[in-house]
Amino acid sequence: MFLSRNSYRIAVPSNWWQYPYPYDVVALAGAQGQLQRENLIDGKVEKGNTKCSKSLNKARRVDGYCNDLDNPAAGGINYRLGRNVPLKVTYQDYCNLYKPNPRDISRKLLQRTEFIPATSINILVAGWIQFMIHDWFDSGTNDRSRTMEVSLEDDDSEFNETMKIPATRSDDCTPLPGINKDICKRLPDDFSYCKDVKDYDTYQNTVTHWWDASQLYGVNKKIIKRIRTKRDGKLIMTDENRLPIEPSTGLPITGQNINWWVGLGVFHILWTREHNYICDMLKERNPKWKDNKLFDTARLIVSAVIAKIHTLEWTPAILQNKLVILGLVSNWYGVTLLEFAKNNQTLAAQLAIQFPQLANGIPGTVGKPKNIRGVPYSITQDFIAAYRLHPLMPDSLQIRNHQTDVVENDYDMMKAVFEKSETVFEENSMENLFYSMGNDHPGAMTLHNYPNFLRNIKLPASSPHGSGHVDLATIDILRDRERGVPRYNEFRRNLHLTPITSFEDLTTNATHVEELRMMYDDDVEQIDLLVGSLAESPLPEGFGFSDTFFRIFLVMARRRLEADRFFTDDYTAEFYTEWGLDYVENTYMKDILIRHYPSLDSQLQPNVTNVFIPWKSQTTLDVNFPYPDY
Ligand code: HEM
Repeated sequence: MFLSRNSYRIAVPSNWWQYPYPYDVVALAGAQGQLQRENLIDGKVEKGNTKCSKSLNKARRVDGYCNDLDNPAAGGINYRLGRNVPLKVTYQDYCNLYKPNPRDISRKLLQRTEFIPATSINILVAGWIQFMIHDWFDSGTNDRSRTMEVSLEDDDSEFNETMKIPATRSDDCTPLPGINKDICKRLPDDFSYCKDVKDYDTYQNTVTHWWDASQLYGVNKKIIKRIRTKRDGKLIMTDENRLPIEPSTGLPITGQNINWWVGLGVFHILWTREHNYICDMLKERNPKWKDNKLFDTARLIVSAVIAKIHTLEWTPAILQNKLVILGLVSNWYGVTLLEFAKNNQTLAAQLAIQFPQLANGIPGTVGKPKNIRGVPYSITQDFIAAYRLHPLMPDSLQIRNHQTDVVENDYDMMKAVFEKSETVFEENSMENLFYSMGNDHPGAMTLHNYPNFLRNIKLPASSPHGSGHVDLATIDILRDRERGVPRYNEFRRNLHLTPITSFEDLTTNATHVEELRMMYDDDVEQIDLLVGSLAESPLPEGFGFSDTFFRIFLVMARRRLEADRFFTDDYTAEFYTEWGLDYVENTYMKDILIRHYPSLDSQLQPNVTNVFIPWKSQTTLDVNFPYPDY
């Protein structure tokens, strides 16, 4: 049934979650190891000639350069996205770009007919993850000179005859300094053996790849200049402690304001306030520090505490699985073999003998030596695909008074996005917004639950994605195909997962089986990655998204920490100050909420430990938090 001592590196079982303890532990650790060895795939960019040194680069640069001192461009803006699957399977399959028709998929498989809630989490989960992805990646302004055209059925009254979708901007290699464009565009070395490749394309990330809070601070000097007060390191806020609004767009002035809505906005406001609080604390302790030093140090501290909250709070909320949570703790602090062995000394000794790779447990990343695993750091195209979590969005928002629980306002989401969000901020207190989104559920990641407002949305003229009327579900499907992300079964094979051989292997829902079979012409190989992931059932215990998507999280969550010198080699008091390190260690999301909105104290009653789990549902105190009761 199980791995032999020597097969640990060779045959990792795909479904760790179906194994009894302690085999699940070994299988999960083995899966992570295999992904780390085989699935960090470089987009192959030349190094460039920016000069960096540790003494000159004591802070995060606005363009993300000089984090990796040996490879200055890595992870910086416009650095090419890598992959988690071999390059030979990442070509765009032109002939099948529209097969099956993505709008058909949107209408027949994704359309929400009735809201299906994810009851173990709250709406803050949706706002937070969008806040995170705006830090990690952005494929940039679409190229309106090249369009993809999706044909429409006659009875599709929401759109005209065809739906035109601008292509993703192509990889033009700008402006990686010192790089000859011809070199940059060349095909990767191992491309020659991709026999049946029709084309190959690469894409850039137009924001920094690092976990550096660039969504708050921006990625160029122009933005950073607009958001800073230039006094004591602080960021500009209005007298009401909100963000200033850009009159021409009606959108807030912050590092990144695309696809704005109130759930995203509350985090921008909260963290801008927290940045300013950190500046005050640093100034109190270092009265002689000037504006830049205060700003740079506050940014380091903000980035680190956000990374910690994401690792130890957001992810454990959406993946409420004790073993996975222990793994997340291991990503930050490390976990000993004895902890994996549930404090059973005999079992720990046996595991150490049988699986020597686990003998020292799993070391943490933060404050430990940097490790890029031989591959220059970048976010990957597959990572973007795995974060297409739009079904989390509700179609409406009810705002209740945080003290009386009485409904004060009810918004159709269409009336609470882009520039209209500001009206919601004006009509409701931050306390009421946090309280309402802290208790209400987002949508579940499943078929037939894609928010209708996003399936029929008018993007504003300011949108880099192209103004106009679009169906985001159609776009989600088409983008993965356009960018050469393999379809579901091929994706699984390349992540060492058992491929499915029938629709019944994918889901236990008989109606879904029939719908999928019809849509994909009885061919499981055609199933799109997003559709397969939304259909997957049953899921591992506590999972808020598919086990297939989880594989990308498994490899990339640790990667974002261990490849960054500011979380590893330079996570020291010299860079952060002693106060800064203590602050990161001891601050959780709840502390920050109560600091800025003290009247939430009674709603965040003592039992609430994880702010991303519905507050009222936390009726008993989790005394072990942030460790799982494993
Ligand atoms: C009001 C809420 C939201 C709106 C209006 C919105 C809108 C959009 C639009 C217009 C795009 C670009 C489509 C294109 O490729 O042309 C996009 C991309 C994307 N969205 Fe959302 N979105 C929202 C919420 C979310 C949330 C909650 C998530 C969860 C993680 C999310 C994840 C993504 C991802 C991963 C992409 C791909 C980005 C890229 O290609 O670089 N979005 N969204």
